[in-house]
Amino acid sequence: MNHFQYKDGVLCAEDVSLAAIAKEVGTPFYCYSSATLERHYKVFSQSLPKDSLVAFSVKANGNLAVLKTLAAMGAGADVVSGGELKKALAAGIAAEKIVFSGVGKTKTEMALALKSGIFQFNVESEPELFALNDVAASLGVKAPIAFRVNPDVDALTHAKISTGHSETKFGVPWAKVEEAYAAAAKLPNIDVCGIDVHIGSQITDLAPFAAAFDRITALTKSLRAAGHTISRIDVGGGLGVPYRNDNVPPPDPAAYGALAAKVVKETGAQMIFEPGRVIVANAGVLVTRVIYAKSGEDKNFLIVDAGMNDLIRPAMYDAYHEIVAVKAPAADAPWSRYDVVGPVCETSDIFGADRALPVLKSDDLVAILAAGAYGAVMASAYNARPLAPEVLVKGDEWAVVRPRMDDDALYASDRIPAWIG
Ligand SMILES: Cc1ncc(COP(=O)(O)O)c(C=O)c1O
Ligand SMILES: N[C@@H](CCCC[NH3+])C(=O)O
Repeated sequence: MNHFQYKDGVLCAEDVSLAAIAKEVGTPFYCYSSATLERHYKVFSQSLPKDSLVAFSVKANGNLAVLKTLAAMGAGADVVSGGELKKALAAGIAAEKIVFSGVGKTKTEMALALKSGIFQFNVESEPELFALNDVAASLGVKAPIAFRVNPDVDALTHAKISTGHSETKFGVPWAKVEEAYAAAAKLPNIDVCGIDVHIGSQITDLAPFAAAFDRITALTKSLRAAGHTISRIDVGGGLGVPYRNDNVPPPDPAAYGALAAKVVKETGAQMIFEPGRVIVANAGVLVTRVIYAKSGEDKNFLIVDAGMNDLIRPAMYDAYHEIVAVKAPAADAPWSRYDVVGPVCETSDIFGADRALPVLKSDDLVAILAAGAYGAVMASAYNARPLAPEVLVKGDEWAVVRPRMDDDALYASDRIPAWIG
């Protein structure tokens, strides 16, 4: 069920017109649907083995209202910085449902996480392991850990979001895993609990997951035989979503769940999942207004008021997002083909090339779909453009859940030293 539908000729989020929101908050803005968030969380978590921990990957969407919505459904959190940890806690996610991932945790971040009493650190290298042992010793506690291992599996996704093959910076290299566990077993302030793996993002073919899960199952058995306690298996996130309206079915959560069930059957371990995109991508849109419709020599351009600073996925990963008019076109409306571009001074500031859209003019609204994951969180203030606001809808109610950044905030924190003159 898609909660972004045309009603009375206008695109709505649940029961709220995106045009009505635009009128009040201005453009561009992100809009999320609570019903979609809840539905995706439910479908995903219900397909998993019982007693699994679903740790929503905060990097995909860190808005507190989104986190709180998921927390109310029982979600934990996967965090990659002290900032994300604070956000997860502030949204009411219990520390015992939080896992801390990332290749470069600082000692300050480790101390914060240890004091909070998080569930698990996913450790990515031996130097990190020793640093964590030191911090835990200084606090008189034991740090529960899993090693993130690099299974050298090709995730069959975009190279920039592939993390589980041997050339990437992520995880302990497969050949060094046993050495790492042996080192951990000797440390007094480290409590080895499990294994972690994450092979990449926007994975639409289940075969790479199957390959990685098989490798992890075999590794669990051999580590246990060597005397290590492996009671938890964290398989990260990565499940892809449909970005194109082309009727290609998305990966089936039930089939993914069946792969996980096989791991549990063979190991008896508790499983941890770190989904991001699959929960939030299709729960959000970016609404923007046409500034100018410009005819080039060979092309028509729609220059909109959102830019690559607001949604960087197309520029960064050549990502495809559907773009639709907020006002439903009349049956006899003329159509045209447009490059939909932002105002930022970069050639890559383009949301879609050669898109069929009803003929549009200045002030018309368009929505860029499936923008709920890695959208607002990756926004920047490039070109001195204030961050766009975020809005959450629930039924016929809506609220601004992050206000538009004030123009003055763009330079308020700059300092001009006296010696400049
Ligand atoms: C360690 C880790 N866990 C979870 C995720 C979430 O991934 P996704 O949004 O593809 O589910 C990521 C991002 O790729 C990640 O790096
Ligand atoms: N930011 C990426 C996903 C990266 C996931 C983080 N490991 C995207 O927008 O597709």
